[in-house]
Amino acid sequence: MSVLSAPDLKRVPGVLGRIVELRAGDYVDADPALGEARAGARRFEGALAVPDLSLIAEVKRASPSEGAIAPLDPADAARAYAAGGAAAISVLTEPRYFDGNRGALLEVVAVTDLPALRKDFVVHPAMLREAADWGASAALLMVSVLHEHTGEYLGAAHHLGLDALVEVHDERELDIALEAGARIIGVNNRDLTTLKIDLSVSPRLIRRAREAGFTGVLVAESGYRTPQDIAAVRGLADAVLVGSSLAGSGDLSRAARDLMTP
Ligand SMILES: O=C(O)c1ccccc1NCC(=O)[C@H](O)[C@H](O)COP(=O)(O)O
Repeated sequence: MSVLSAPDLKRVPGVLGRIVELRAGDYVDADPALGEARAGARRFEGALAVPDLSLIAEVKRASPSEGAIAPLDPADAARAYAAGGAAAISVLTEPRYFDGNRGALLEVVAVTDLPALRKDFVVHPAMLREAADWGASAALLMVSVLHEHTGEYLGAAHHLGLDALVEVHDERELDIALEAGARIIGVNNRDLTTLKIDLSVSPRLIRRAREAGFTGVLVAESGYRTPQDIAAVRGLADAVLVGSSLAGSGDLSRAARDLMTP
């Protein structure tokens, strides 16, 4: 594959803009080469493409919205989420705002067979190479960060054998994800420039994606705290991605099970 273009991070406003600027600094000297193509097992996609609504449970110790959430041990959290019925585990690896790191992802991959998503702010191809090297099944790609380069980064993820959760928050971003050929689209209810949550965003954009003929996997993300919240996307989404409410619950296994029980 040819060298990927760098996204223009000056276009990213608010909190998200600050996060990605710092993340780009972390990788300024990193090698952009992806290396040889790797076989894709499509384990993350396969775990979500099932008739029931699946749970992607997130190992999230802190966030810009909430500050410190809980001092989770990643391995214990992953085991608890698996026992609670999660189909996949999302692991934050961003260090400054989310208290994540490489070790968290490695621990999760070591203790569970569930596919793991590297949840970070991908701004450099080396971050995808790392995700594959560390055993992730998938990586997050944010249209709000990558804009028109989303398709290139999606191709890079697939080249490395990774699935990609292509995240959108509005109609314009959804159109970019569809045009890029995303197989898994996540609709984030959280506006990452203001941190405001609006649970009507996922149902609206998921309906729009289906109306546009999208046949892949659709994930509703962020702000889910109760089974009533989840009810709004049953029959629409293939999966929900939940972090803060589970991570801060004190009993991750039970919280996961209770949240997903209609
Ligand atoms: O969670 C935040 O405050 C946040 C701020 C800025 C950029 C990203 C952020 N979160 C990333 C996520 O997408 C969530 O971790 C994920 O969807 C789970 O959300 P929640 O269940 O509300 O913790």
